[in-house]
Amino acid sequence: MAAVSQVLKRSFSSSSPMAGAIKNVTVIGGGLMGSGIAQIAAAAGQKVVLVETNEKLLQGANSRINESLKRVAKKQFKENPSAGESFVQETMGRISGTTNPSEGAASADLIVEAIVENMGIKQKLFATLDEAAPKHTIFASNTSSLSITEIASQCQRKDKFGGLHFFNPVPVMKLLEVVRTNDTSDETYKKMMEWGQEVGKTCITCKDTPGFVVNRLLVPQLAEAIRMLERGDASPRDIDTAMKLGAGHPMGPFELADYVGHDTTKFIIDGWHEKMPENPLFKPSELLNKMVKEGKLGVKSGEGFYSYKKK
Ligand SMILES: CCCCCCCC(=O)CC(=O)SCCNC(=O)CCNC(=O)[C@H](O)C(C)(C)COP(=O)(O)OP(=O)(O)OC[C@H]1O[C@@H](n2cnc3c(N)ncnc32)[C@H](O)[C@@H]1OP(=O)(O)O
Ligand SMILES: NC(=O)C1=CN([C@@H]2O[C@H](COP(=O)(O)OP(=O)(O)OC[C@H]3O[C@@H](n4cnc5c(N)ncnc54)[C@H](O)[C@@H]3O)[C@@H](O)[C@H]2O)C=CC1
Repeated sequence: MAAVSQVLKRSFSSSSPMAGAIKNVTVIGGGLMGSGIAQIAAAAGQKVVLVETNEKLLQGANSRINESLKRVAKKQFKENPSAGESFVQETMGRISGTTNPSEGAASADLIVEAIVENMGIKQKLFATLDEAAPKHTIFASNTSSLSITEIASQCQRKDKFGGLHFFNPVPVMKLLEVVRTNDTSDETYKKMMEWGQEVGKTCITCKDTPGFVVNRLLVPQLAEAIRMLERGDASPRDIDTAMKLGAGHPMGPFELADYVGHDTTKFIIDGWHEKMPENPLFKPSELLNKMVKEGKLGVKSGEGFYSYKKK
């Protein structure tokens, strides 16, 4: 990963006008989602600065991106492996890393945040970035479930703030939800839509409502699948088979829940239940709570509804 100072050597003006395409992207958080977002932006020819909390995590993100790019190259350059290698190297060469968010923000046209799903931590981060980033920089959150308006509340630039909600795995999933708050300007919205298309996604427009479109439908479906299991209606395997073969889903609800992580799903259900206690769709599940308490978080912990432990 190139040093961030190399990237910062590019000339930029802290008062650049809004006009002009997004060329410099900063991604905050290099976990599952952030590394994917950094990857597709770099693959689309943009300069990317990735921000993590320490060097080890930056290296981890770097390896994840490298591995994923190799999978993409294997497919896209089937007939020409050396062109595939160049594609991987050139894409990696457009990504630099830093552990300092303010430094990372200094040359950004767009900042996409993909850190832990916690309102206070996201608000604090954006307040810092608001001080450090050029005036023209657009801020976006990849939150799964939180209000974009609330995340933006500590920032001055509410007109340049929106949601860019990607799907896991980012390099494969074709959708991008572009979220407008009541404060997002037409120009910011337009730039977010254009950028989404540039990084190869099909964009839809969403209002700043809980779960936007996909998660508002997906989370209740998962919660109902868990209630079916709790009632003893059918096994996870049979429910998954049913939804794959009967409804054409690539994964059944239990496979998908294991893939996403039960801590994330519990966090979403609990948060929405707190906001909408009268809505039975978001009633917390005892089974989910128990699994999270026992550390059965899905694929990432080696056990969820299924076992992923290496035999
Ligand atoms: C649950 C409710 C709670 C919601 C919580 C919040 C979460 C959110 O906010 C929003 C979300 O992201 S929701 C989750 C959305 N994702 C899904 O629904 C994934 C569903 N699964 C799939 O599409 C495939 O099983 C999948 C693509 C994953 C894997 O496909 P396969 O089973 O066929 O496995 P592979 O053969 O390994 O992969 C298929 C092709 O994709 C390529 N690929 C996979 N992962 C990749 C990666 N990370 N980077 C680059 N390429 C990748 C793989 O190479 C393969 O390509 P082909 O060889 O050409 O087929
Ligand atoms: N996991 C999923 O399927 C999806 C998650 N999301 C959302 O994306 C966001 C990130 O989720 P994941 O990538 O799954 O989480 P993750 O836990 O894999 O990655 C988060 C990363 O952010 C880093 N981080 C935390 N605080 C930071 C800070 N102040 N500065 C820089 N880095 C920081 C952590 O070290 C970690 O590597 C969350 O808001 C989540 O709701 C959105 C779509 C799908």
